[in-house]
Amino acid sequence: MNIDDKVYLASRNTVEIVTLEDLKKVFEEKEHLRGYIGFEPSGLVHVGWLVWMNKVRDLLEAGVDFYVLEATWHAYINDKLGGDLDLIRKAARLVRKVMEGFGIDVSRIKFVDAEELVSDKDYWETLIRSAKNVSLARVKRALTIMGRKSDEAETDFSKLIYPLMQVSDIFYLDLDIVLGGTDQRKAHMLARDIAEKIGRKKPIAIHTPIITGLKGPGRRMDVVGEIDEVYAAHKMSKSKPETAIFVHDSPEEIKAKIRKAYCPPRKTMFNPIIEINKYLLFATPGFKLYVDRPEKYGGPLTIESYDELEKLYVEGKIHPLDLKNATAEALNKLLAPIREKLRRDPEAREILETLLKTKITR
Ligand SMILES: Nc1ncnc2c1ncn2[C@@H]1O[C@H](COP(=O)(O)OP(=O)(O)OP(=O)(O)O)[C@@H](O)[C@H]1O
Ligand SMILES: N[C@@H](Cc1ccc(O)cc1)C(=O)O
Repeated sequence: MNIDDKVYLASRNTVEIVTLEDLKKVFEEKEHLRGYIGFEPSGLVHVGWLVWMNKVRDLLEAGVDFYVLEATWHAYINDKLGGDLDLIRKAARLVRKVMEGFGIDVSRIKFVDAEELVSDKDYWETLIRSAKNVSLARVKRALTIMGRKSDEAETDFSKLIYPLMQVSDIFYLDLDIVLGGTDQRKAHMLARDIAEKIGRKKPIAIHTPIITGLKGPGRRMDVVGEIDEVYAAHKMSKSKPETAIFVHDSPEEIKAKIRKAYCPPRKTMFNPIIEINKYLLFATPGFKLYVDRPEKYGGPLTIESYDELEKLYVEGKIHPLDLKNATAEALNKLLAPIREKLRRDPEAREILETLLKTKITR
């Protein structure tokens, strides 16, 4: 595959690449790049995660050696699943199954867990050297990467270690490319700055879009701050189940959730239904949205591209209810293979049942 094709795959459907020039350069210089994403295995998987999973697929296709970090200790620090590490490990297995069901060749991914990393003394050397080169204020500001506000570390010091662990994960795995949703930006910028100071590889950051929670931004629209902070505040999130469509939800549940969702007429910003179309459905090559509406409301319609959908919606030519019905139908088709995998795979079924019985804490 030529360099332009690799760069195209790595950068399509992203919000930003820091920096695109660096990305081109490393693809030119190296045959095999090392990339990763980390996640806190803390429960169920929602459709927002499929956005980064699509990018993992792209990066594998572009020949990147890809690591997925199951951030078990990070989930423990972040009070996930009541701090039960056994359950946290189980939750990590579920993500692997979902990736498989989503058609990603998991045999080409190296799965590593945080317990493996922290058992090496070199990891701690990296963490302490990183800590030597950052201020407390900067670490506190980075707590948005774990869905927290700066003051939430006041009564639990471990939370201040987390951002530096994420930076150390990056150096320890010797990565060229770090992937995450836009809410992970502060960790990646921290890693880039510290890398220069301690002579480590400066990672290229790829940020994928964030899908807003089903309730919309609500009063959290008031959040002022940098764009990653705004996204972090109102994203679809598994620790707020009422904001999320889970990949295991039944077609009926999905229909009902979408029907109730925030979807203001003519508005596309922070509109989760529009975003599901933009970042997931139309991100699938060849996708077309079929709107099956009665003649008296304009008759059936096939929308060929996201731009076309946006134009029609902003002009008020598609009613939110018609958009919702069409989106539910299309999303159900996209999720069908994952649902099937979770139903047929005995291990996946067992984990899902356990997690569904567990209170998702944070
Ligand atoms: N709503 C979303 N849309 C797109 N990507 C998302 C969304 N939520 C999380 N991600 C991405 O998924 C990865 C894992 O994020 P994270 O574990 O914080 O998810 P979460 O569902 O918000 O979980 P939690 O509620 O436990 O914080 C990150 O790279 C993050 O940017
Ligand atoms: N901070 C990430 C999880 C993560 C943890 C460690 C990492 O190295 C990378 C990502 C999240 O909230 O989803």
